[in-house]
Amino acid sequence: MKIAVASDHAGYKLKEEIKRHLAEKNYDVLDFGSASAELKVDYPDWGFKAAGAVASHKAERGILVCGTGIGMSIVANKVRGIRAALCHDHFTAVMSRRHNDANVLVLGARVLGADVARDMVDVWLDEPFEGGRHSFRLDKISAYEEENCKKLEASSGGGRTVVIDHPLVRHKLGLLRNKETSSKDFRDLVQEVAGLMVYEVTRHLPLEETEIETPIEKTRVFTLSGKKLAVVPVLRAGLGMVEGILKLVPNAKVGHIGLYRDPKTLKPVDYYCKLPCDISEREIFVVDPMLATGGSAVAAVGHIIERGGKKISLVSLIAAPEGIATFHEAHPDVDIFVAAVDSHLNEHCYIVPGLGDAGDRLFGTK
Ligand SMILES: O=P(O)(O)OC[C@H]1O[C@H](OP(=O)(O)OP(=O)(O)O)[C@H](O)[C@@H]1O
Ligand SMILES: O=c1cc[nH]c(=O)[nH]1
Repeated sequence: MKIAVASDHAGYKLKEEIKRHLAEKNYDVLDFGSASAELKVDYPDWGFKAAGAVASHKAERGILVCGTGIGMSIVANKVRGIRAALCHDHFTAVMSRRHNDANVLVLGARVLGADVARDMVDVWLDEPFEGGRHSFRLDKISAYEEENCKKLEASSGGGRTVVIDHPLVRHKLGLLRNKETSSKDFRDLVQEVAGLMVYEVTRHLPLEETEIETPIEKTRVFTLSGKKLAVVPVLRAGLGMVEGILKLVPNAKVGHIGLYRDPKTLKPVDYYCKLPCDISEREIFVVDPMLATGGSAVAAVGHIIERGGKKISLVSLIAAPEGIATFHEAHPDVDIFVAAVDSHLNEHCYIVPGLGDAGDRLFGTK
């Protein structure tokens, strides 16, 4: 049987003791850390890894240790499919298997002596689940968990407005708003803010685990799982954001959509559209610094959907509440990422306080 173990600094010594004990009994142990009693660490960082290994069936059981066991049990029970039992003695360890089919045992290193802990581990690994009426109860827990996970998945299916208000973003946005900022500095700042926003916009990208060798030893590392991306600037001003984004996701393909806002009607006028031919297979970031009435962004995303685009997000620097509402109404499944939501639009439909005309400021055309 494969057993995943993890601890924080407070549980480190007891975890090592348990590892020795398990090795003597020929169990296969996967140690997710931590690696020292001296270096203070955060228990969730280690607990989630070991609990995740059990949930994904890389290990059949898990044993987690922290000072009281409370933190680790809270962590483990957040992981879908985990039934973690914080046990104090022989009796609770036995019952956690018989009645609860616990797949993770949690121990408090400051609560238990090593002898008691070893005995608890032994009985917990040997004791079978009784089944019967206890199965029905566990089924109710699983049903609740599945239903809530589905609701969560459905509610994160798009249509959010995410404001990225990191202090660095806010600082640079302040410089961008200043009318004294030169075109050159404006261009640099737009790239920098766009780059900082990528961190949040790509937070959900899937990773895969591979084995590599450091100069010291073999270890497992994460790499992006090869998801195809496309960045689509809305010309002209969206161009200003592209290089900042490509610095972080250099393999993304770039499409272009040409639109300008007619100064009289304020409606978007199309003049160009060229997208990667496999756009339907790519995750697409439409970039345009300003979301004012929303007309341009609604049209741009509409063109991409017409050409087969499916997973789309809009990335803007500044949005007006009017533009956000219009956009969500037209494209209810598409997320908007912005650095700031401003007060309102003025009589010319410019964002207040905004930063003026982004295209003109980027390219010095006024
Ligand atoms: O939400 P909306 O009311 O449609 O306004 C936003 C649009 O206005 C700006 O472009 P503009 O039309 O000035 O063209 P440009 O980028 O070529 O300067 C901006 O870059 C958006 O594309
Ligand atoms: O405030 C605004 C509105 C539309 N386009 C801009 O560049 N700025």
